Amino acid sequence: MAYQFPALTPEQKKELSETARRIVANGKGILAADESVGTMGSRLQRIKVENTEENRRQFRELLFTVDSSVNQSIGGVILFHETLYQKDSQGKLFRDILKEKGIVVGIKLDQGVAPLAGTNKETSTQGLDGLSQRCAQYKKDGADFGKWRAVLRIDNHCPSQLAIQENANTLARYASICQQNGLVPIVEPEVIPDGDHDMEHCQYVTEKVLAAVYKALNDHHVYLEGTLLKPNMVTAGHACTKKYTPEQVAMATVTSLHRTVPAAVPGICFLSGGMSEEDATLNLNAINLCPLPKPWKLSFSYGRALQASALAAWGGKAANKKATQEAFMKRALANCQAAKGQYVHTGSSGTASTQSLFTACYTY
Ligand SMILES: O=P(O)(O)OC[C@@]1(O)O[C@H](CO)[C@@H](O)[C@@H]1O
Repeated sequence: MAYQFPALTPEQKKELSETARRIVANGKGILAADESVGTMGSRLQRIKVENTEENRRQFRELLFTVDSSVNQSIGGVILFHETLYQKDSQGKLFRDILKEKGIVVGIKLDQGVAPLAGTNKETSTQGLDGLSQRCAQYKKDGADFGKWRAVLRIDNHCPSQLAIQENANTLARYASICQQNGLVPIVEPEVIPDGDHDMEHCQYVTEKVLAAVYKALNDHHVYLEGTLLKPNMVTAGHACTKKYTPEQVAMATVTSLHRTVPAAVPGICFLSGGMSEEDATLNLNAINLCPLPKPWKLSFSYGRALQASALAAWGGKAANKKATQEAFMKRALANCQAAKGQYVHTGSSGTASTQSLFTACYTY
């Protein structure tokens, strides 16, 4: 049995669990700034800015050079390969700027999705080939955690047993390789919100998916204390006509997690999945106020829901630096409060923060 062949040394385990706990300490969460070149292109298109390397760099410079007090709300930032090696206008590497603020640097490790033949447009995530070497290099280059996104959808015959098993196993294999290289794996099995299914249907599917993921992580000898989970919240499909309150979303979400995620996992950092900034914050707050046992930190790893207002304020103009950074700080602080169940909605949100950020078939 594997008992005789421990996967990690006590020192490796210590480092992994300390890093994972640091990222989600005291209401901190993650800024997911790991949009691939293509995904960033759609973001920039919305504000009519050309998708050039320089424009991507400029926007990210604004995010990473905000006041150091951001480290009270943001414990980790996920970068895309290109961004890990980019510098600010003074020639300083972004990753050094983040580390000096005490923020843990993460890296997107998956390489997008490929179709699973014979299914109803389901996918498997690519990137296991050469992953160990890439992890070793990224660790040398300053990353301490990784991210891998699996996509599952709700539809006729979806998710299929094949898609659930394939994605759970791939996530577990990725997580094992990360830990061998000193990176905390963020395990992201996203049930995307496309469809008109109700919240109860999403809860049923989310529980099946998470149960399969934790079985696979155990099969692959993954050290749970040195991982973080990045799931979807349990919500109705985007086209569902029935509306649910944040308290209902919170109860369904925490119930699913309670049934499937071991207490050894230090933190659960939700993705925002196309919710508006404000909805993502209100739901997270309700989750933290939900009267069920919550043995893990319940925090955020938002992409769109942390950057939409900042992108709108920036509009590609250097002169908007102050407004951009203020917009980002505001969302970071709001989500940190929500991660402690202390967010109070003031009613003064700008348009960008209440707009839905949903993108159909957001497979990458
Ligand atoms: O749903 P959100 O919070 O906008 O983004 C979640 C996320 O996993 O999906 C994106 C695409 O892979 C990533 O940039 C990001 O980390």
